[in-house]
This record gives sequence, C-alpha cells and structure tokens, in this order.
Amino acid sequence: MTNPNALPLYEKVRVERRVQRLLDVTIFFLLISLLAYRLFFLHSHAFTYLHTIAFLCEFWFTFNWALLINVTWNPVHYITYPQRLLKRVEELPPVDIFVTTADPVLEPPLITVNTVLSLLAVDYPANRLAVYVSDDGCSPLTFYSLTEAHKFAKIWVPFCKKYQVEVRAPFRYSSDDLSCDGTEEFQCEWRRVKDEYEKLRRNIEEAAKNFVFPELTSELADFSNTESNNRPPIIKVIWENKEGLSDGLPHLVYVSREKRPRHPHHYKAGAMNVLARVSGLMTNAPYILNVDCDMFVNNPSVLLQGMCLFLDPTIDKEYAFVQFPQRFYNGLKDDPYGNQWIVMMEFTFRGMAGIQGPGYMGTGCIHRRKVLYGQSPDGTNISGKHFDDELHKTFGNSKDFVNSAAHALRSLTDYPNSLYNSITSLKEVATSDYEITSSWGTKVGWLYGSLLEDVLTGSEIHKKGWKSAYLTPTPPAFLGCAPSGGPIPLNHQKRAMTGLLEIFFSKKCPIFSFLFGKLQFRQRMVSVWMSLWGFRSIPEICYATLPAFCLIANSYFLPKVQEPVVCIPLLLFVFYNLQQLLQYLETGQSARAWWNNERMARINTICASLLGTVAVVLKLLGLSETVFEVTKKESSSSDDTENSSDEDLGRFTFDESPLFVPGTTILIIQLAALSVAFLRIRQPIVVEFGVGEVMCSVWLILCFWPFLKGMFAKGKYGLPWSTLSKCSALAFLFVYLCIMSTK
Ligand SMILES: O=c1ccn([C@@H]2O[C@H](COP(=O)(O)OP(=O)(O)O[C@H]3O[C@H](CO)[C@@H](O)[C@H](O)[C@H]3O)[C@@H](O)[C@H]2O)c(=O)[nH]1
Ligand SMILES: [Mn+2]
Repeated sequence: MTNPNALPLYEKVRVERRVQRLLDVTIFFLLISLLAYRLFFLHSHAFTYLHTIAFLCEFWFTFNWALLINVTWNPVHYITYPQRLLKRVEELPPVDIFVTTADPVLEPPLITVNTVLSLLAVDYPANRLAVYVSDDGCSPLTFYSLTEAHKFAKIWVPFCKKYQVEVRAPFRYSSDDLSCDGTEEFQCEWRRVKDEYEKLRRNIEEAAKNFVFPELTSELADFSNTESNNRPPIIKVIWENKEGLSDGLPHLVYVSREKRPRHPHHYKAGAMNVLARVSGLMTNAPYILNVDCDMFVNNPSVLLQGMCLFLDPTIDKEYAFVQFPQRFYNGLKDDPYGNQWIVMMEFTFRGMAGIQGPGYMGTGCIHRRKVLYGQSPDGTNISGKHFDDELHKTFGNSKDFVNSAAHALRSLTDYPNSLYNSITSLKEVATSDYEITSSWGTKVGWLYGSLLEDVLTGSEIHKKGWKSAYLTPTPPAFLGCAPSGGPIPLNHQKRAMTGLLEIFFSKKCPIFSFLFGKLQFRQRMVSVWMSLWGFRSIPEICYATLPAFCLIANSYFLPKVQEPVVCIPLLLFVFYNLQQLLQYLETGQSARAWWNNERMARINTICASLLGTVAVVLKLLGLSETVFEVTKKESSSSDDTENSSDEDLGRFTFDESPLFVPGTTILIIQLAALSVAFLRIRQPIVVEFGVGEVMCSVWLILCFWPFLKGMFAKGKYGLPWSTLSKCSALAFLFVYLCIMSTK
C-alpha cells in the first residue's frame, strides 16, 4: 500500500473553454482587419486627423486584446485534498494571521470583530495560530471591541467546532433562522450564542455612541493624548494561549504602530510591515495569512486548503503564495454597480494561474514569510558569507528581530512558545523611524511607492522566479464588503488606476521587467497588460468623442452601410458583446448583470481612470501626493439598507465629486451631437455621417443612462448643479471646436 503521507495533496487541472477561445481569436482577427481597413483608407484617401486618431485608438484596443488573450488562454483549476492533510496534523506549521483596520468610522469595529472571530474559529490547531490586528486609527473603540470579542469567542469558537458551523462570522450566521434545526441541545446552545452575540453587538454600538469603555480604564491610559498622526506605538496582548492548547483560542494581539508627522507611514503596506516585525518577535510563523478587516472567513478549511499547496510531498517550496479570490457578501441583484468582479476573478485570475501564477490581491492570501523577507527560490540571500552583517542592513537595528529574521530565512522549525519577547524590542520595531536605514518597503516586506502595494509586492515576488497558486474552494474562502453606490466605487477604481500608473512610472516599471528579470515570458506579457490598464481612459475617451465629432462636423469615421467592409465593425460589436455575455452566463449570472457590468466598465474607465491619470501626472509634476483613501464598509445590517427599497438599492447616487465630471461631459456631448445631427438631416445638404456614428453615440448614452437619470433627479440621486454647469461648459467648448474645425 502506498504511504498515505506520500499522496499528493492537490491537483492542477486545465479548464477547457473552447468557445471562449474561438471568440477570442475571431475578435482578434476582426480587430486586425479593422486596422488593415484603416491603413488602406489612409493610403487611398488623403490623410485625416480623424482617421488617424481612430487608427491609433483601434491599434491600442488590438494590442490590449492580444495581451488579454495571453492572460486568459490557459485557465486552470486546483483541486485540493485537505482530508489527506488531516492525517498529518502534527506536521501543520504555525500561521500568523494579519488583519488591518484604519478608521473606526469608515470601517465599523463590529465588522473587524466579525472577521477576527471567524479567524479565531478556523479549522486549524489553535496552538499554531496567532491573530494580529493592526489598527492604524489607534482607536480605543477598536481595542475595546476586540477585548469584548475575545470574551464572546470563548463560547463562539467551541460552538462552531462542536457543530461544524459553516460560516464562522457571527453576523452572517445569526442572520440565518436556525430555530427549527438540530437537537434540543443544539437549540439551547444556539440561543445562548445568539443572545451573547446580541450583547456583544450592543456593547460595541453603545461604546461607539458614548465613547465610554467599561472595565478598561487602566488600559485606556495608553490611548489618551494620541493624535491621528502623532502618537507612540501601542502593543497589547489581548489573549495568549499560554498552555498551548490545540482546541483553545489562538493568540490575539492588538498593534497600533507609531506615527509621527515627519515620517511617512506608507498606509497599508507600512502597517503590514510593522505586523511582520511584531509577529516575527512574538511567534515568527513561517506562513502569513492576511485579510482586510471586512474579509471574514467563509470556509473554515481555508488554512488547510492553502497548506495542501505548501506541504504537498511531490513538490517542494514551489509556491511563494496562495491567493484566494475576492468575493463579496453585499451583492445586489444583477450587480448594478459592477462591484462583484466575478468574471474578472474567474477569467483573468484563473488564466494567470495557468501561467506563473495569479497576482497578489492584498487580502485572502497566504504568504511564506521568508519570501516576504526577500528570499529567492534557489535559496540565495541566506548562504552569503556576511549573512548576519547584511541582515542588519536589510532588517534594521533590532538585534532580536534580526535573529528572528535569520531564523525564518533558514527555515528553522523551533518556534518561540511564549509571546512575551521584551516589550522594548516590540515597541522598537513598531516605531515610525525603524525602517529608515533598512530595506523595508524597498527590498523586503510589503513594498512602498504605489497605492497598490499588493500588485507591486506580488509582481516583485514573481520576478524572482517564484510561482503562486489560485485556490477557489466551495464555499468561497473569504467574503468581504464591496464598495457600494455613489462615488465610493469610482474612488476605489481611481485609487487602483493611480496605483498601477505609479508602478508604471517607477523603477519597478513592468516594461523593464519585460526585458530583464526571471519572469516567464507570458507572465511578462501579463504584467505589461496590467500596467497599461492605467492608461486606458485616454484611448477610450478619444474614441468616445469620435462619433460625436462626426455628427457635429458632418463627417464619418466608420464605413458606410452600403460598403461591404461595414461588416467588420458590425461583427466586432456583435462578437465582443456575445463573448462578454457568455462569460456572465457561464459564471451563473444574468444577462442584466452583463449589461450592468458593461456599462460600469465604460463609466469606470471614463470617470475614474481619467482622474487616476490626473492624480499621477500631478504627482510626477511634484504638485501633490497620492493618498490611500480608505473605502467605506457597511455591515449588511446597517440602517441605510434597511430603509431603502430594492430598486433604490441599485440606484446611482451622486455628489459634487470631480469623479462625475468626465462622464457627464461625455454624455452631454453625445446628446448635443445627436440633436445637431437631427437638425442636419432636415437640411438640404449631403449628410456624411451614417448609421454607425449614430449607433455609437446612442450606445454611449445607454452606458451613461444612470447619469442621464441623474440630470433630472433631485437630492442624492441627482447630479448637482455645479457639476452640471461645469460639464455643460466643457461640452459647449467641444461642440464649438468641432464646428470651428469644419470652417
Ligand atoms: O493607512 C491605511 C489604509 C488602509 N489600511 C487597510 O487596508 C485595507 C484595504 O483598504 P480598503 O479601503 O478596503 O481598500 P480596497 O481597495 O477595498 O482594498 C483592495 O486594494 C488594496 C490596495 O491594492 C489592497 O491592499 C486590499 O487588500 C484590497 O482588498 C483595509 O483593511 C484598511 O484598513 C490600513 O491598514 N492603513
Ligand atoms: Mn476593501
């Protein structure tokens, strides 16, 4: 019989998507034909700016399409066998879990508490887990909530494990009605848990309202006299699993790093690096799972799933990190805000998994600590002669920490069994100037220089030659809170685009790595595709103004209906939309969800990406710095959702944010163009524009339909006057220039 320990723990299987591939290639050939038509046109007619701009935009779309085909061509699926791993429980390595929160108002502590509770209750030996919460808000409310949560965890965790509860975030579990399930004993315990959770919720809400924290007076002294950007580090052990019980509760540690006005704090990346050091001194686990404060564990076997890839006997040290998809719990019917990203996760990330590996998404990811400490797959960085000297330069001046880093890099397996390293060392590594003479943020840890610290950190890991894996267990591993209506998702998108462009204009630009580095060739194309994403507002906006220009200036940029070549753009339109629609249907979504996402894609690119580009240009000119604005999170029980009807939930809300300006302007331009065109048709002149231009313009109006409704609605559902007047002025200028250009 084969040794059960030698059985593989996972399998990687190809996902067949023949129809998608066929459509991918067809669209690519149509795009090439369109380019050929343009060149032929430019050659046979006189040179015109209009057709040259159209050619350049279409060239960009074609190039992007080729890169995208590369990304999605070889999707793979990982099958894991956690039950085989359960036979080797004694081999399971320790895991440190990092949770980041930054603002108790935008990220209500009850959300963080639910995430922490779900983590404390995962299926994994509790004596090999430690949960570290970084609080960049340095809020006594967050600290208080965590201490209360820990009390509740004493009944919650045993309850979950005894009854194999599936969803271990209490706010989700208690929302299901279980009153008629299970035995009497279960019923009784379930009621008790439910009451206790209610109590916890009330305590936290009360504390948030009155800002008094019963029972914590001595602890709270540390939080007095702290300012948002001027305060000392605070590290508090809320719970230590001193006896090392495997069925007890994992360690729970609260960390608020030092912030001083003269030192940059690098937002989330800075917080993660502090957690890496503090945990290095306390538990120094070889694996690190990190989640955002709203991303609770939805599948209690996540860590076992991840370990299947790290501990598989048939491979060794192959994977640097294991990424789980980002999924969300607050999805509305038909995804009106396009914020569920199901297709993106399914097609692009699964596709990347078939090359060198998916990018790091910042949350729901298990890393090897030593990879974050800069190790290469061949183990260099640890064999050098001046190893320890070098380590000081890399990891900073704390002797204790350098020892722990050396330990981690050498993969030694004797882990510290007490949390209490010297408190002076702990505070030292959480100070704001600790990193100044070290390589934190440049070579080791989470990297600085972009608002997308995850993309940057992940791609630097790939560049060293590491692979990564993408696990998509059922039920989904983690669920988080997607940014909902109004300017929030646009701001979110803007930040992402800013981050990508920051990477593009940095020393870590993917174009250089295209030429150097140890990336696989196709992964190089992936990184180029990703970084060019930041620029896409420019060609899209140019292309969106072409039909309007033609309608106003009585010109054309598409073949006429009577020409046979008209079938090229027509088929492109049909096949592209068919392909997108099929992707939504294949992932179990509705046709309406496809349309909502298609529309949001245009809105996001034209509004958010453009402002992201502007933010980076301002940064490059030295006029302003880019800022990580924390996304507002709502628990599903918040008042807003309770008081609104279903229809209102998916309705767009507006405010005076400049994010709405580009979209509204494009919309007004299309409306003006169609009106001018209508007047033209009635005049006795030769009409040059055709059905193609009119259709493009109408299509854009349909994409910006929520904005059109916003022009006539009131209150938060209406576009404010200031925005409307700015946009009208811009649109007027455009129309004027179009008319002038024909004179
Ligand atoms: O100064 C800061 C700012 C943010 N955060 C935390 O960072 C996380 C992500 O912030 P959020 O506003 O939710 O941003 P999202 O855009 O939703 O996050 C996505 O994008 C980020 C940047 O790429 C990734 O880091 C995240 O993991 C990923 O979920 C949250 O836990 C915050 O508490 C900090 O700890 N300190
Ligand atoms: Mn988030």
